[in-house]
Amino acid sequence: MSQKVAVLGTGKIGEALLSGMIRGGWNPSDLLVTARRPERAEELRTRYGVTPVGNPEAAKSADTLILTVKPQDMGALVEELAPHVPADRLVISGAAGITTAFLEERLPAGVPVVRVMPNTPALVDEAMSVISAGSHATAAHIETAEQIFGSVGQTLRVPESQQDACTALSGSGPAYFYYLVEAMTDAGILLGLPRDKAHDLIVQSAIGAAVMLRDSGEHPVKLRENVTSPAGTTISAIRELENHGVRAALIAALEAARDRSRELASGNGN
Ligand SMILES: NC(=O)C1=CN([C@@H]2O[C@H](COP(=O)(O)OP(=O)(O)OC[C@H]3O[C@@H](n4cnc5c(N)ncnc54)[C@H](O)[C@@H]3O)[C@@H](O)[C@H]2O)C=CC1
Ligand SMILES: O=C(O)[C@@H]1CCC=N1
Repeated sequence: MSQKVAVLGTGKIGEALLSGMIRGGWNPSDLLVTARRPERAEELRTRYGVTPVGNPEAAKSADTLILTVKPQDMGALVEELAPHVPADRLVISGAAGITTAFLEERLPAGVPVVRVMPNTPALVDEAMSVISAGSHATAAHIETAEQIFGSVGQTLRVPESQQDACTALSGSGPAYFYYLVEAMTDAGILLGLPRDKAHDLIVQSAIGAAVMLRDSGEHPVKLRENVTSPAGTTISAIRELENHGVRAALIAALEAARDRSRELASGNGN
């Protein structure tokens, strides 16, 4: 019998995962979704051929439950689910900050929980998903999570103590690159280029740099040095980046994201 998977709270990240699972060969008839608004549920049914259900029904009939609500909504969702979750259900949380202990305390005793931090490039099968086992999760449960999230990109197992740091790096990571592209496009405007051309130049440079980072086997420092000609243009830009403390700003930014993930662990967002 095929395994049924339910995505509960199918918003941006839930839909990115769902669409990737279908591209990766999952049968839509094995996929259940839950949403707060009926119009959203219908939209998902029309778009993907998946079956919208209520949260309790998802808990009863799917083998694996993937919770993709906001951390602040996790307490209410788990309270609604708990009476309906049999002990052999695998529960996967994709929420920032929420610990496996938070879920284990609220679910029936012994329910296996796996914590995953994906990212939005799941939409183009280039996600980075970081996976940690809760105290009742076995190797088979981790493999199930890897199979699901592996259909939308790369996966990496880490100890749960590293999840908040990984959330800061890869969970939020795409946003930092979009922010850089936005800022560099503004620089292109300042330098007199039309916005669309500036955008295209920066995006293709980002793609080229990303592929070289992934495929060249070279350290990023070496790749940067290769661009930085003596007395040339690049070093003039690098000096300004250093003068403006961009490296320190990035370190502080990711530390703030890590700290916010820790704060979200309470599930109330305060
Ligand atoms: N957006 C991102 O890049 C990433 C988000 N995440 C995590 O994914 C989770 C969701 O984030 P987004 O998709 O950005 O938010 P979102 O707001 O787009 O999606 C959450 C969805 O859950 C629904 N929802 C809330 N309570 C519900 C309930 N009781 N029953 C059914 N549906 C319910 C909401 O209506 C909404 O559609 C968060 O916990 C976040 O930390 C993780 C990695 C990346
Ligand atoms: O901003 C957030 O809280 C979520 C978690 C990682 C990416 N987006």
